[in-house]
Amino acid sequence: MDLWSILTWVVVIILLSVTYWYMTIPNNLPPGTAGLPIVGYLPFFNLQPNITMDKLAKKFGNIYYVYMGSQLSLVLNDFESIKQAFLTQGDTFAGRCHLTEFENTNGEISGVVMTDGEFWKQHRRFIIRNLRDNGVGKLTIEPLILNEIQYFLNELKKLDGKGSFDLKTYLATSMTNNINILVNGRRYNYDHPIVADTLKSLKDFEEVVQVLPYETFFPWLKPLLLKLNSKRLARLANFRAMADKRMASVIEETASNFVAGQTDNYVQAFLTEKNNRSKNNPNETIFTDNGLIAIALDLVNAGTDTSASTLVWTAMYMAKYPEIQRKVQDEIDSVIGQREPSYNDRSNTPYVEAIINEIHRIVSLVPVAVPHRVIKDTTFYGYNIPKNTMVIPNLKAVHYDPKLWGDPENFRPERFIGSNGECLKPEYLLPFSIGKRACAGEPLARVELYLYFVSLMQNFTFLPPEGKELSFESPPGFLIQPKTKLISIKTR
Ligand code: HEM
Repeated sequence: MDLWSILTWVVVIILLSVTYWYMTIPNNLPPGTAGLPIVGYLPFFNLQPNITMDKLAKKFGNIYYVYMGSQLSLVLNDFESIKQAFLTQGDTFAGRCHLTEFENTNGEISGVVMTDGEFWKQHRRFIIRNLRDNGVGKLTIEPLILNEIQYFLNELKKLDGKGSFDLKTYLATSMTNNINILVNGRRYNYDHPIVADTLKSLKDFEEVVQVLPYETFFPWLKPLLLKLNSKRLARLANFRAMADKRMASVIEETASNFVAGQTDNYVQAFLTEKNNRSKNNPNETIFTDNGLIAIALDLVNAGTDTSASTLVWTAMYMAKYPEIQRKVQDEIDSVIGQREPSYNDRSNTPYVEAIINEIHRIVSLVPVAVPHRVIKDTTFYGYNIPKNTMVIPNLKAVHYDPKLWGDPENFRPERFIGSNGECLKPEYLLPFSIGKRACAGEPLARVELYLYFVSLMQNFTFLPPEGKELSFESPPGFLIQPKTKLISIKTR
């Protein structure tokens, strides 16, 4: 074949694939873009996808489609469309996509965060019931968290006058203990290998996880990249292997002291449920040993960095706005004084609540939540949305919508204070998302944020790191985490 024939064939193949690409776009989608054949719009996405999503919303409106590789995706960029999808059409929009970043070492997706269908439904219900039974959302969890806070405060007190330090490590250590208390009924000393190992693996994950990695949309890439020694994928695989091993040993320890019928912590309750089900059905597939490892890990992974980073941001904003810090300390001094705080105090401390709300809004810690999936063909605002469309809610766009907030760029807790001095709870503040897939740990996170923030403000004043400017930059990732976590404290 001569050169001209080869070139002609190449042009024909390109034209055919472009035609095929555009012909396979379903009819009656909302406005949007298919991007380029095969790769879709993926190459044009910023590593912080919400930035690109905002730009596309300016062109296509608040509901639009975009292709990630050949994966059709629906982006929801305002409160009304997210509410319609996740509340009004909640069941249809409650699926999850297969994200390779969350595969276990066998290439499977398990646990509760990334699964859907009957397995997810039963486990989500079980987790929420178990957290409630163990006192989350009620006051019975409070003494356990307050006890953990004492250990945490004692560590921080040693740092006064010693220059700036990484607050996140201390907070993550303490938060992971709160989850340990719920999952396996015990806290660990801060130098215990389980704690060090958990923090190391979470740090590894934070450094390498991507929201829209190419391997998710081109699964054949993953084995290829692993063969080519991709450091990122190797670290991800290592994170998962270490985490599975650690959790298996924690569960084994808890199970070795387990007496049939116990339900004092999550592992015990799970084993009791599993035994009861196995008696009735020897082929039980929902409550399994591997399921327990994956779900317990999900709780540790979802419940550690989220609450810890929210509190690091809070400390940084307090250091940046000393007059706001002074005002909240005054409120705490006059309402609670030096006694231990209680979650019941919150109705008398509206400014504490307003600051926590404003941190949720301005930080938007999980900017695009976790992608959802449409589980059956549906219509949405008159458009046809096919089964298996990925759905990405841009929660950060809601938190920065000037129509809802007026001056979203400003840190202004007062926006949450009502005319009678009470703390407002607008329905469009969505840090935990909404609907069937909303954060299962929200009640725990709310108690933690309140008790830790009040305890910190009773004991310390936050200051910028010595000799340095506070930086509010954050590296790309699932969570918006501060790039530089250094901060100074002064004991009050
Ligand atoms: C400030 C703290 C937290 C924030 C901002 C947060 C936020 C979120 C968000 C946005 C989602 C995704 C919702 C969606 O897909 O629509 C989520 C899911 C989840 N979170 Fe949290 N979270 C926090 C703390 C926690 C804690 C402490 C736990 C653990 C006990 C937890 C457990 C979970 C679980 C299990 C899911 C998956 C729910 C499902 O897919 O059904 N989170 N969280």
